[in-house]
Amino acid sequence: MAKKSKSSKSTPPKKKVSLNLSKQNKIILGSLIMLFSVALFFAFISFFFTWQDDQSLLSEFSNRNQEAKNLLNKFGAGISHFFVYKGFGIASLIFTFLFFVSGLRLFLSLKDTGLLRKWIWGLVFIIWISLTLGFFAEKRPLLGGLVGYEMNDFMQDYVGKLGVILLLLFGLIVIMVRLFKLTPDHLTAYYQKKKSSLSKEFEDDAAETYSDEEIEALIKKEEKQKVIDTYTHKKDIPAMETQRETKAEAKPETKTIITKDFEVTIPVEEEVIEEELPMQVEKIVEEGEETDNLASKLVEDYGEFDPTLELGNYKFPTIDLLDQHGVTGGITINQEELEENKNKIVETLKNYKIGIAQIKATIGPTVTLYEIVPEAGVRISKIKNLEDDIALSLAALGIRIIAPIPGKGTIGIEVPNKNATIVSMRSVITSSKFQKAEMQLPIAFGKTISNETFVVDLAKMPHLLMAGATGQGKSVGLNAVLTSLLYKKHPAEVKFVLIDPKKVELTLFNKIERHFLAKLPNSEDAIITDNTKVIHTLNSLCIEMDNRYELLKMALVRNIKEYNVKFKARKLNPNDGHMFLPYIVLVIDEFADLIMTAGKEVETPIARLAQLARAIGIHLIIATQRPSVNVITGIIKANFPARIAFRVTSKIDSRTILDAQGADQLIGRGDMLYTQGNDVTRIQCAFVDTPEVAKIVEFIGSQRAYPDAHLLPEYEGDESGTSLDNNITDRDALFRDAAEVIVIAQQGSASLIQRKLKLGYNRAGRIIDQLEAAGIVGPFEGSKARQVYVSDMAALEVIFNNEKK
Ligand SMILES: Nc1ncnc2c1ncn2[C@@H]1O[C@H](COP(=O)(O)OP(=O)(O)OP(=O)(O)O)[C@@H](O)[C@H]1O
Repeated sequence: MAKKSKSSKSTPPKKKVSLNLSKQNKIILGSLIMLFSVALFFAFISFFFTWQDDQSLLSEFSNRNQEAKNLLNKFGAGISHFFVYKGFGIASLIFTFLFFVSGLRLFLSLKDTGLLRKWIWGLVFIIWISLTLGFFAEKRPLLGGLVGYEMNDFMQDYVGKLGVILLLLFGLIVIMVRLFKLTPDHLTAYYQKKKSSLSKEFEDDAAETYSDEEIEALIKKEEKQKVIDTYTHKKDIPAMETQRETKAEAKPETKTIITKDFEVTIPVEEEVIEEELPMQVEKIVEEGEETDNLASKLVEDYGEFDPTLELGNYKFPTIDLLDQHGVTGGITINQEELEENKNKIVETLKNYKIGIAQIKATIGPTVTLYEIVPEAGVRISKIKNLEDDIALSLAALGIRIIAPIPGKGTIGIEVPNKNATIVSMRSVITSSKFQKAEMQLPIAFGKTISNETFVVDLAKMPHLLMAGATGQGKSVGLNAVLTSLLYKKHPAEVKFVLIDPKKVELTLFNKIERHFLAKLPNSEDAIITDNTKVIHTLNSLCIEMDNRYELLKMALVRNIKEYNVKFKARKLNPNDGHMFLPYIVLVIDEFADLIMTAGKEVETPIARLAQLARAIGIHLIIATQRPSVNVITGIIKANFPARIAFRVTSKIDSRTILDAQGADQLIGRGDMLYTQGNDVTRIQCAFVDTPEVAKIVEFIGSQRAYPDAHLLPEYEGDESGTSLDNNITDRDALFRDAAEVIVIAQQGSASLIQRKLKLGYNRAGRIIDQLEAAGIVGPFEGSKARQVYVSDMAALEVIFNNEKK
């Protein structure tokens, strides 16, 4: 038995045919089918007595004056005539059973009752009975029905009477073996059991000839037999099965006794019961897998949780809101220009004694890539060293030399086209690559040099750094990102936190505040423009991140995707604080501005978010005009592997943002380089104009919205603006000594501590901050020394003693 359960576990669960009915509908349909089966039953029974009287009425079904004798009147007569007379005869009664069982299954929402098997065997049985009765009771057509009669007739024409008898016998064997599991093994086992119980009776009679141990063993055996008997009588199946299992393990030789067929045949010996030792068997309490059962039941009753249901009628923005920007037929190839550029490249390289074996051009929207295979023997390092000279000789702005193209072994020279083609947002949104993208946060940036739509998943980046000199296409790039997400995501799935210190770039998105934006509670505008609010929002996002991690921990999942899948499957209880988690995309325009004014206060939470937020669905997009090292600090850079560079003004800037040069060679107007690790891809950013964005947000904004923007957790900021923390455990080891030095000298200066305690400036500065937090010295007062609030050592002692408590 144990074996059986094991094997059933290993097979994958069968796919159920589900009608997807709600519980109420199942009850209604189930009861209808059950009642129908009852009606059929009575109609069939009464048909056997009234069929002759009612037969003439069958042709006058619509005549209301005629009345049938069947219990269910004309309906009963008609349907019985169909099933019994024209169908399978008396065997049709099995249909009533099958209908009833089907109805009951629906009514009770039972699963895995083997209904299909019942129907198949039911039909086999019906046909067999109908055939048998048709053969043996030829004179009584009602018993076998027309089907039985006709099929017999047909079969006899081919195999004769004996043949039909043999076929019926074969049918009987099939039914016995497959349906009732009656095999010769079972018959032999049954025979042996009978024999052993008979011989046992004989042995009982001759008990005096046994030794003491044998008698004891026999008594034990009898007791066990009694237990089985008792259980068989009580019909306590689960307990019996457990007992059977232990018995089987302890005494394998008695295994045959406990096979299924013998459960009911074990004889009850009255005289043994008198000596029976009463044994109480604890009822086995089955432990239910509550969450799973409950979840599947919930899903069965209500379907999977649908986060979009609250705005069920939300319409995604339509394609016609986007403009073609004059481009309809893709890129036009200018043969002359191609030829001219090719000649120039060949000439230039020849000047440096570099022969070309092969040259190939790939025309992109803004630049054409000439791929060169140098002649054998030319060292690539030579070409690499000549990069600047070649660019100069070609005398065109925006030339980039890639030597070699990673993974190809060729050298690439990108030359700008004379007439750049605008890549419209419309063309990338309608591309099948974007439309079919199965990504969590798909973004269509534009087109690559080979004119392929470039689509990436923001969730995989997981954060993006964008830089570029003013007027090179950063704002358009940000709009392309936001537009991509608006075209792909429902308001329930993604929320934006928009930070716009310039106050003009992102204001348009105010219109979709209640659909797509997230904000701090009690704040008026969802788009954040002032620095204090930025700091509060970033810290609030850190709290949101911690909260989300807590939820993930409770749900035993590793990331937001798994969490939401589990939540949709109703395996997480909203009463425990679980909820569907939308992705949060934080967009910061003009990051340089922010870091210059707020420094560490924004850098710390941003670094924290960037390091930890990927798993919980918070993604950062930071744009800056000034990609200098004091803006894009090491810590920020380390956490933003995905970077975009629009045209920058210097090679240093290019290195700061990409760790490679090239961004200074771009031609502007959305020409950009994208890197996510090693490879650098040149892309023409899709162009989406402000009026288009206005139309999209208008389209979304005019639809029914949530009552408010998505609210972020409250952040109780430190109003003084400093982050002084009077945490005793975090204090410097020399804190006390420093306090004494300061109190004795009555002079609050870091340099005094430095001198007296022989410390470095940084450590002394930290101690001074800690003394301020402890209320021993006053705040920083520029060139003057800080005020000392503690007058003497006794007062200082009191402070320390109080702190200890
Ligand atoms: N992908 C593009 N395709 C075609 N033209 C573009 C593209 N991106 C930008 N431009 C052109 O460049 C102009 C400036 O772009 P954008 O406003 O995005 O620059 P920016 O980098 O945000 O500048 P700033 O930093 O001053 O805000 C646009 O008005 C547009 O004419």
